[in-house]
Amino acid sequence: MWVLGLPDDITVALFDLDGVLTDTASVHRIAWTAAFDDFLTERAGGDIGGRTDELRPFTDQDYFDYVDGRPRMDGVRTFLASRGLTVDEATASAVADGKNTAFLASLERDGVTAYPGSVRYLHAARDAGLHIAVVTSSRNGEQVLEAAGLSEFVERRVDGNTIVAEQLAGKPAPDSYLRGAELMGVAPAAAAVFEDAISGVEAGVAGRFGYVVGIDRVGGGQSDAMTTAGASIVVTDLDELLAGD
Ligand SMILES: O=P(O)(O)OC[C@H]1O[C@@H](O)[C@H](O)[C@@H](O)[C@@H]1O
Repeated sequence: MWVLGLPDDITVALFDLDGVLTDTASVHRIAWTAAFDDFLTERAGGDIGGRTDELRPFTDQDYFDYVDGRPRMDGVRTFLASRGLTVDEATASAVADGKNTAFLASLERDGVTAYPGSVRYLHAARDAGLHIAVVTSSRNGEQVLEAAGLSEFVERRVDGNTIVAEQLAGKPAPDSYLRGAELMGVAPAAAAVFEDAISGVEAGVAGRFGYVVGIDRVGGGQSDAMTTAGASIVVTDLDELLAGD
């Protein structure tokens, strides 16, 4: 028997936040694009026309491949390493700070919207007795949950601050999800992971979670990439999981 599109031995749902419950994945992507493009342009001496290949502008694909789902500083390091660029710690931190300033300005200006299908799924999950936690790499997780009006659903939260404080390895390592399962008092096999980032699907698979739901919000090759990464199922909205109930 399956409940809410999940095998019925699943008792805990571990949701990623940005792009799974709230429409903030694109807000992160746009803030990262501004911060990295500022860095790349400065590194090119302000000469946009004549810049060398490793200083070409940051693309959406760069975001999906090297930044999406990872803790802030891991995103900086992984992207710069992909271009073969080395920087000192102060420069890396300045890029990360620039991104966070742009992200917070956008939150302040536009607010946060929860996906209606995700809100329906949270209600259905709670009604069905499933226990709910959020596992996000973002240090702004609490603020985003509050702004979206979703805090009431969340029994435990592992976020970017937890990752720093407890020195957990970030996604694609499974550690943040394993910590979430531990806080909820279950083995990974009894928990489902819900992710929109390839790094997050990889984390769910690496942690041997009972079910890994990929949510493809971007199209293109994302769904295939999630399947290749080992997602149990890929949907475009959590609503689809309610269809059979
Ligand atoms: O910079 P923050 O808010 O701590 O977020 C870290 C990361 O959090 C993840 O949830 C996002 O997918 C990433 O894009 C983001 O970079």
